[in-house]
Amino acid sequence: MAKVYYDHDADLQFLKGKKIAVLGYGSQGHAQALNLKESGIDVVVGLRKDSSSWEKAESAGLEVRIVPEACAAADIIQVLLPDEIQGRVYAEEIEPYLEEGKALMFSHGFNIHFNQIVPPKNVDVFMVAPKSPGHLVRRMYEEGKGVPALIAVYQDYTGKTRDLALAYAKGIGSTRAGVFETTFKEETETDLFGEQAVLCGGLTELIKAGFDTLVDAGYAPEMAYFECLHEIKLIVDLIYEGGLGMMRYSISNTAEYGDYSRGPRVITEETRKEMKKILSEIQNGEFAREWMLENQANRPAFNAVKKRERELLIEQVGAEIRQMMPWLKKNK
Ligand SMILES: NC(=O)C1=CN([C@@H]2O[C@H](COP(=O)(O)OP(=O)(O)OC[C@H]3O[C@@H](n4cnc5c(N)ncnc54)[C@H](OP(=O)(O)O)[C@@H]3O)[C@@H](O)[C@H]2O)C=CC1
Ligand SMILES: CC(=O)[C@](C)(O)C(=O)O
Repeated sequence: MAKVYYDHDADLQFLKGKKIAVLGYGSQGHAQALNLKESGIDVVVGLRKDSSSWEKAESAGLEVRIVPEACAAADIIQVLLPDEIQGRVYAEEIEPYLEEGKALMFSHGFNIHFNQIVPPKNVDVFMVAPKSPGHLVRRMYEEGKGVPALIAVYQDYTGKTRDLALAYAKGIGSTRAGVFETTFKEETETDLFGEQAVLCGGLTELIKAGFDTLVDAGYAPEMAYFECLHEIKLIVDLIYEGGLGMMRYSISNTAEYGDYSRGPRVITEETRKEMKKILSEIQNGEFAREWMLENQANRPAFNAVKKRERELLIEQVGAEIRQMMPWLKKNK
């Protein structure tokens, strides 16, 4: 088992006297900037002048400047912009201010691993990647907890890069939960695989297939929603807390037999072959090339993904149920 780093392994002193520019105030940017500020770190948020987030960040008590000014003022530059534009913004607005001894950091390795950003040799380059959506990074910090994160060192010019990474992870609350060390390659390839084949892509298709099967067979959409979407969280929470064993201990014997006897008929050898293909397209750069070209062409495929009729039904039923049962709504 890889070493796990906790609060006692990290020292915020490595960030004292340093200014951190958090570029972007979106899912990760808002969470990391606010958590760092509340950890006593000197933060400046870097945005574009017409950003819809500018006022929100300022009213949260954060210093906000345009990206070039934030980078010029900072010792550490955390790039929390959309992956697909980081390369362009880096060349135009970050690199000119990346002086010797500064640090460049990320929360996903895509742009370094796929050579969209090639930093100068005389700076530190590292990653602190929360394994969680940004809004949970903030919510857990406010609750005195944290979300696990990965750290990776790509370039250690000052000899202190790992100390900086651990201090940053502590500043956003992740060393409360646990921090693993990895590499830019491993984080990038596993994160892309997870979000494509399991978490977002795979899970969404599983939900839609189950929902369609029940609704096409004449069952009420509400029944399909509860069985194929709502209960996923409850089952995953059990697995999250105590592994597959705890989930199987908690469900009925009938459900457990159904799991063993019918589950493998849903995720077939074909599915596993497709997962391997998805991974190889990540490893050989095919996905990265496709995603960057998609953006250069102004996203024709991305924008053409129309919500299928049935997806709209899933969203509509979900909204009605959350309306009827406010306790289902996420805490703000
Ligand atoms: N979402 C998540 O939970 C996770 C994300 N990550 C990584 O974190 C990074 C940020 O992702 P995420 O937080 O989701 O991004 P979001 O899309 O949520 O936020 C992007 C931010 O960048 C700003 N922005 C967009 N274009 C520009 C520009 N040209 N110049 C300056 N600012 C700009 C946006 O503001 P505006 O448009 O108003 O200008 C917004 O504040 C990515 O590398 C991602 O892979 C890692 C782990 C989880
Ligand atoms: C939350 C997370 O890490 C994801 C799904 O990979 C992402 O949003 O990039």
